[in-house]
Amino acid sequence: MARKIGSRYTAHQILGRGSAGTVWLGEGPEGAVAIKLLREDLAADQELVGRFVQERAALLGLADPHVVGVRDLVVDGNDLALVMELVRGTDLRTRLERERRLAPAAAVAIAADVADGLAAAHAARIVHRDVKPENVLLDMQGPLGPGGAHPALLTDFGIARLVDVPRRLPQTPAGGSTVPLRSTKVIGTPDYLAPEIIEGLPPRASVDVYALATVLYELLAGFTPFGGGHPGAVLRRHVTESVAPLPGIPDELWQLLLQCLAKAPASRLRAPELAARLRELLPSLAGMPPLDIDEPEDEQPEDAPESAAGTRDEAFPPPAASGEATPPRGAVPLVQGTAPDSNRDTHTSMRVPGPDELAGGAHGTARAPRATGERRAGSARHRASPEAVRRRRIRLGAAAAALVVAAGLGGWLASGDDDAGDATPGVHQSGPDAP
Ligand SMILES: Nc1ncnc2c1ncn2[C@@H]1O[C@H](COP(=O)(O)OP(=O)(O)OP(=O)(O)O)[C@@H](O)[C@H]1O
Repeated sequence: MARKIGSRYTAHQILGRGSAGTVWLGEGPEGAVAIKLLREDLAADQELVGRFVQERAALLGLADPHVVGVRDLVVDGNDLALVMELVRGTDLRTRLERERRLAPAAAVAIAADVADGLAAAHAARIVHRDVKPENVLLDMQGPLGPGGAHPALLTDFGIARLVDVPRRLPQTPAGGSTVPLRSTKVIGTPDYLAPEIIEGLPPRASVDVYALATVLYELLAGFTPFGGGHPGAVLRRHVTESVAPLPGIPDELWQLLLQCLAKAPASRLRAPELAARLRELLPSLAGMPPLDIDEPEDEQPEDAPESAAGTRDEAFPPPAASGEATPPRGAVPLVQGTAPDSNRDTHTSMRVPGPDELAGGAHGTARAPRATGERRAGSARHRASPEAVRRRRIRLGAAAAALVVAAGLGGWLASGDDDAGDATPGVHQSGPDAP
């Protein structure tokens, strides 16, 4: 059933649902578009509407072949909508679920495209903050690239920021210089969160590079480097553990991944350099099959961190809702009449764990993947079936997933306050306010 969105657009059918709203296939004066209609409760939030309007110029101005362009922002009665370029194809999560692991050339080509998109955003002083396979769309109408990869476009710019509740934190002690800020809530999707966000620092461009490197690892391995188990355990691993090597991965690619997954933001490459280095690797990866590795063992519930009192700590609440009933994530189909992806709740809020909580886990290497058939001696853990892994991913990705977008928002006052360690000085999440 068609419905009008503002005076210029008509929404025809649902393409899918995310945590912030529903995406519709629609039409406007310039042809077919995708319209993201934000949830009613968000649309009723006057502050959020204000931020929408404020961010308008930044969102509309971000033009790059690897960024899903925002064409318009509509504020009309109860409707709050982002009108976007329509990408005819699928999202990267759907492709990954179908193939489990991508050939290195395809994975690297997709990551290079996303790095290009990030480079454009960072140049415009916008940090994405929620880079993950769900937010990468594959344009099936674009030319086939290396490894059979269609062009990749990064979407959902600004959504995390808009839906978030930025707070201007007290800036300076009496007569002193700016205090380093710690946020009190963590936002994002646990598997892709950079350690500095978990530690409460404002998100800089380098968090996107870390998230993209996590996505690339996942495309190659079929699982993320620090995922698995309770969301709190995932957060802790980001901060305390090193990445387990992937058997069979070409060394240069591994070194690149390691550099971008560095705990120290300053050690990571910037997005333009990452894009260039990935593209340089492409010829050497041509024809290489997907890596032949097993999933790591599933995590046990005891991975959930415990407080000093020995009870599950409130910093790590259980996922808001079970993902078991969540249907598979939808594609962005060329086809019509798609059912909504899910009725996922919006971002789950977690408070930033304290240093003791983060240090609670053993320092070590994340669950080591093994070459196929290789047994792990003495392991008491059972191996997860692919189905269990899939369900675990959905649980984490969907329910606990978008851990919140509540704070980190020291970034709003980041102007002139970039930490020296930032890979892209001057970049912060508040596009339009940026100096
Ligand atoms: N510009 C677009 N063109 C075509 N399909 C799109 C476009 N943007 C989003 N979609 C599709 O709409 C569905 C919902 O997208 P949405 O961005 O709302 O959620 P998400 O990114 O999957 O999840 P979340 O917002 O919770 O992170 C997805 O299947 C996505 O592939």
